Amino acid sequence: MRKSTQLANRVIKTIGCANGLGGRQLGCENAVEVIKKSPFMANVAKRLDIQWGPIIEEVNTGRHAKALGGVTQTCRQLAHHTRQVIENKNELLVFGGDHSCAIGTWSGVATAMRPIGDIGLIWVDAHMDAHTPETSDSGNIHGMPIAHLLGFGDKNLKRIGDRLPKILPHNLCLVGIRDYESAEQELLEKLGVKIFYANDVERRGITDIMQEAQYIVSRNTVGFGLSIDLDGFDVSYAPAVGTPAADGINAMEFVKAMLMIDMTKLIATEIVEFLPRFDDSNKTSEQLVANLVEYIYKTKHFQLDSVIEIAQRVGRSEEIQQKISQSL
Ligand SMILES: NC(=[NH2+])NCCC[C@H](N)C(=O)O
Repeated sequence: MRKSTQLANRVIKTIGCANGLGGRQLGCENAVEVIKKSPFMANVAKRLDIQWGPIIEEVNTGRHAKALGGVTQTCRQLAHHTRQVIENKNELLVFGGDHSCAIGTWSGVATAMRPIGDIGLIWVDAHMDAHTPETSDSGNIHGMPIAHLLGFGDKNLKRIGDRLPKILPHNLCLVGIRDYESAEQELLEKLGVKIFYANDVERRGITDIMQEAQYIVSRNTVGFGLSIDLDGFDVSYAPAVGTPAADGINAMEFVKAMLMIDMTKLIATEIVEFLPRFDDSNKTSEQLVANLVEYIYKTKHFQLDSVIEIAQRVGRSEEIQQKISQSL
């Protein structure tokens, strides 16, 4: 068999995290079962090789600040599974859950990649999610994953997998930000994290912003992750979220932008904060989840196959394929 055909056939290992106790409103814990049964996802699965793995059930120790213990245990389990998928050199796709699951997802990915190098992360969101338990007014852990991934906040939550920060500030980019508190902004600015606010997106267009973000998260890393909070998008494309914010990213422009950015170093994707009971009668948000998966992975696979094909023509395919499999 030609190696290009082998590479074209990529399995996407999918993990669900049925968590919602870190959110402002309950309901994100139902997202995974809705996505798993979704006819829109079934359609996508005809064109992409999506294989469902475990669904992690959350540990309940209470809501708001009291959720901390439970979220830590849930994230530990999730990190165990995401780490395994990456160590087995598979594509990884995670469906949350509220955004606190990101601590689990990226702790697992970062520790799996640690022997090779640092990972980058593009965080698409209306919010900065950069509180620590000390600075948060709401106590909701879905407002805290970025701080913990950077090595701040609760000592157990920031030390899942290993004791090191999971993402370094210069390898992180936030995109679409428009609703935040000053303590979060101060922390991120002090650390030098690149923030693309919603008005930057408005001014420059999402393609330009995503291209720069991809460059930033790739230049000092072995690859990057994509964490997509549905509330990053305008509510007309993603009504089913628990913490909506006006004037979000145009989702159609975003999926088109996917075609224009270099996805060959994408290590894993996470889609979170889908709250099914708030979806409209057309299931607009559910459709968006399916569209995101399709555009992201078709683009990535197409780009990888193109690289292989060109390399074969110029007689360097062995070397290039080796590089690609190392980076996966
Ligand atoms: N992942 C989210 N939806 N985060 C919203 C956070 C909202 C607010 N900043 C808080 O900390 O409570």
